[in-house]
Amino acid sequence: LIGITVDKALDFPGWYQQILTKGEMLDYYDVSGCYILRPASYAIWEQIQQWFDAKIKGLGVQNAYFPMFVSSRVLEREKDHIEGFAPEVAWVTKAGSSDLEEPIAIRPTSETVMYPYYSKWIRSYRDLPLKLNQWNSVVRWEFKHPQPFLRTREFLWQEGHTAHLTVEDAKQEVLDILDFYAGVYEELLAVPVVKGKKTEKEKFAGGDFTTTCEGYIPQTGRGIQGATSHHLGQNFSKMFNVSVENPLGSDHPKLFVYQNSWGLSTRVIGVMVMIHSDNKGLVIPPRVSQYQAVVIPVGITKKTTDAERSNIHASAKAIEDRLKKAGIRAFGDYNDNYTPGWKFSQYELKGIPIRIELGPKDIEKGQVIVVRRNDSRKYTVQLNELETRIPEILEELQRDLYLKAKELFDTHRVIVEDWKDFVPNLNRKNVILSPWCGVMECEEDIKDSSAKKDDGEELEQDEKSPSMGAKSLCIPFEQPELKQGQKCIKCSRPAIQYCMFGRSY
Ligand SMILES: O=C1CCCN[C@@H]1CCCn1cnc2ccccc2c1=O
Repeated sequence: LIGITVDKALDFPGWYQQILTKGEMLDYYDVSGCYILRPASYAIWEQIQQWFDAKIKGLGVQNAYFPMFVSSRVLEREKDHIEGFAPEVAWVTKAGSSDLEEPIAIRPTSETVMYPYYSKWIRSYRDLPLKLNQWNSVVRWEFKHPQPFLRTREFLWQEGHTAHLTVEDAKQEVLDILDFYAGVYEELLAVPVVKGKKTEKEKFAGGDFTTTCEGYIPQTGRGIQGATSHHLGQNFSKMFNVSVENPLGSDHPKLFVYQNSWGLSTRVIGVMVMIHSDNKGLVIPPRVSQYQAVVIPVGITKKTTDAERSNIHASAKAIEDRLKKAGIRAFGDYNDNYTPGWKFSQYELKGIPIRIELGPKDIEKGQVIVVRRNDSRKYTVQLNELETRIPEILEELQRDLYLKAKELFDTHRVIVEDWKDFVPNLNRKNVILSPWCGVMECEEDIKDSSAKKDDGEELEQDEKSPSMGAKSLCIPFEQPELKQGQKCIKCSRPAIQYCMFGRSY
């Protein structure tokens, strides 16, 4: 395994592919748009699952499992919510050599699978709230260029689907879940996000409103949607007749429940890699890393006697065992066929958060040398402080990764109130907060008008692409002060709010 041969700043897609494969997170598969998640990335997904699962169980959500197959009759129950997505639906049409009576879809999401059963199971208001979640995979046969973790034809996610008696109860949960999503990003993955509401154009059409966590990729200056929590209102409950007898009595009309649905996928791993990793390979935040520390004996040379060598190995092994006992996910590499230098670059490639070096001098002094993966900062740790200092160093690393990413996001999120400054800021890798009228046609105009050069000239033919226009990313919950009589950034209508715009994934 040699190092990364592509520079992150020069060929971002090539770099991204290389660090994932050489870092042993993922491998390519012969079905286009599908990838193999190897242990290093699956372990990150497991950490996310454990954390998020505990949070939603705290809200009374229960996990369940529904079939992955959806009959066309059922899938097309909801015409308008499906229409935009129909091209992405994958269908099973044969079993063996014989055709199926009627084609069966593979779930792209589970609303139409689950809600007929919500209708069957929810009879009285005492059956509410019903809160189910699935940890599963879904298939969306996208034709846009696939990218590992970010856009794949099958992906792992969780999809939560809840039914509530009151709209207040439902809307509160939408925000509670969004906070958990922000927690996955900021506390586990050390990735800062902006929380907000999607515009009417960008929201889930089947729902009432969509809330979202928006991330930022410094290398490309693009926003990226991280996780969404939708309030569905009564749209689906009216369609699937998910209703309860009115608590006020049977002479009152039946009540259609208020629903939410919310999802976070393995895309979050791609966001984390793109933000933290560098030209030496992966950089994995300690809280989610499969291994947090690697112990490497050093100072073993041809002159080292067998007795000294086995003493160094024994001391290193003892340190590894102490760390494991202290709850640190540690391992040691005692393979003398490789030099320490080779091992250092190997574990930098894999993004192991810290390496712990132990040589003859260190044994004499009762210390180890600790080196951080993100910035190679060195620490000398006394052996008798190991169980205290190593967790501290890991937490400090976690925090420094977050602070660096936050600094980059904050310094590349600019307020723009004059259209002439809009495109130049996009081209300086900024996402933009602008006063906006809220009108969909204006949003489309902003997208078309921003796929331009700084001076408003058309882009070169090879630069043109749909993703060069700025989309609305979200209407941030945290709003700058709107000035009296403030005009929309693009049209002459009055601005009603600030909206975050940017090129995106
Ligand atoms: O986001 C979420 C969170 C989890 C539960 N589902 C909602 C909404 C999914 C929207 N969606 C997204 N792609 C699709 C693709 C094909 C068919 C239907 C759909 C579809 O309904």
